[in-house]
Amino acid sequence: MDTECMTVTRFVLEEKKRFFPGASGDLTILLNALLTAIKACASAVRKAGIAKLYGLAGSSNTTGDEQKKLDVLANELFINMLTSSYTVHVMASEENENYIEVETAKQGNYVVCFDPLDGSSNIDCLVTIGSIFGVWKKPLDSKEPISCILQSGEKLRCAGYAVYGSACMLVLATKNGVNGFTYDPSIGEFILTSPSITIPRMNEKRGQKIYSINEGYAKYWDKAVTEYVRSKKFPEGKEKPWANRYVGSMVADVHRTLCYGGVFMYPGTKEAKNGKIRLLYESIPMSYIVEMAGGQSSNGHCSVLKVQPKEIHQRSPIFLGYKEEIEKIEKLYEKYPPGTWALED
Ligand SMILES: O=P(O)(O)OC[C@H]1O[C@](O)(COP(=O)(O)O)[C@@H](O)[C@@H]1O
Repeated sequence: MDTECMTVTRFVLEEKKRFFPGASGDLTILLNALLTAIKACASAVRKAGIAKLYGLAGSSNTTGDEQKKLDVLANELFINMLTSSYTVHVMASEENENYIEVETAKQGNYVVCFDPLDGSSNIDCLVTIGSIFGVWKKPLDSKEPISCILQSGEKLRCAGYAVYGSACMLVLATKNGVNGFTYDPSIGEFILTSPSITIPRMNEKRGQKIYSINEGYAKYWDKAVTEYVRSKKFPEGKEKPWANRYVGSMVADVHRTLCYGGVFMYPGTKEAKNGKIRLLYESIPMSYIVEMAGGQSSNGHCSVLKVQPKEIHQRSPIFLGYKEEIEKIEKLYEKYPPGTWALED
């Protein structure tokens, strides 16, 4: 047994002492509330078959997705744990049309946007799924709750995701770095197992050549994405083709990209100009994590962290991974502006 037991709470408390000695400790309390929701989700995912938690809940969310029973359960867990932490002012969830304002008596100074269960289409077939969150501070000058929610990624205080896969891991990013904590259900704690995660460099031994995109939409891609993917499948000269990996759960595809390197892409298409991935509680937190780990994010033109959100559920094209590859994609968008479809009518 590792008696060091660097739990998330201990890690965040030490980080607070080192970097934010004057801080109130509310962020630690908030993260603990998120951890409780994530532990409950991990347990529900593990026993979903036995607990009859597979299948549809019979309702749809704002973006028209049919809600799975686990979507609804995870959403309630996140909202209840965050509300009862007394640290949150307002929150936004993929599963709720509007923002969720905490009752005055329980309000705190933080803002949380989250996707309680990412990769819902993979729940019933036991493929890795996850939860994603971003934490901002309530702007001092903000009057309206919506202005607290619609903040850019550059203002994030921390972001993270939980992977519910062969193991359950929490990956937490702050401006001081990215760390991975594996859940040990026997003691009910997340233990630091991957300190200071950095995305491999492409020319590094552990840097793999992997591109990740749903090629089922190739017919609707623009010229920039078509040319980029073709360059990975049919590289010039002696360069070997890149491997293609796509799980269809963003958390799983991004976690692999963080561990092995490569590029994850969910571009806009002829059918869906801004793609599918939601900016506020999917793209921005994941972009923050990848950039804090030394990778790069882009919407095709700039870092996703620079994009000012306009609506809670707005979608955005997203490209994440090796800096040099993201630069290549942005160059292709200079050559072929968005809307230059590969296959014209
Ligand atoms: O099936 P597609 O179109 O490739 O979409 C897969 C993408 O959709 C998502 O499942 C969207 O997330 P939700 O499951 O939270 O709605 C991502 O996790 C994933 O990257």
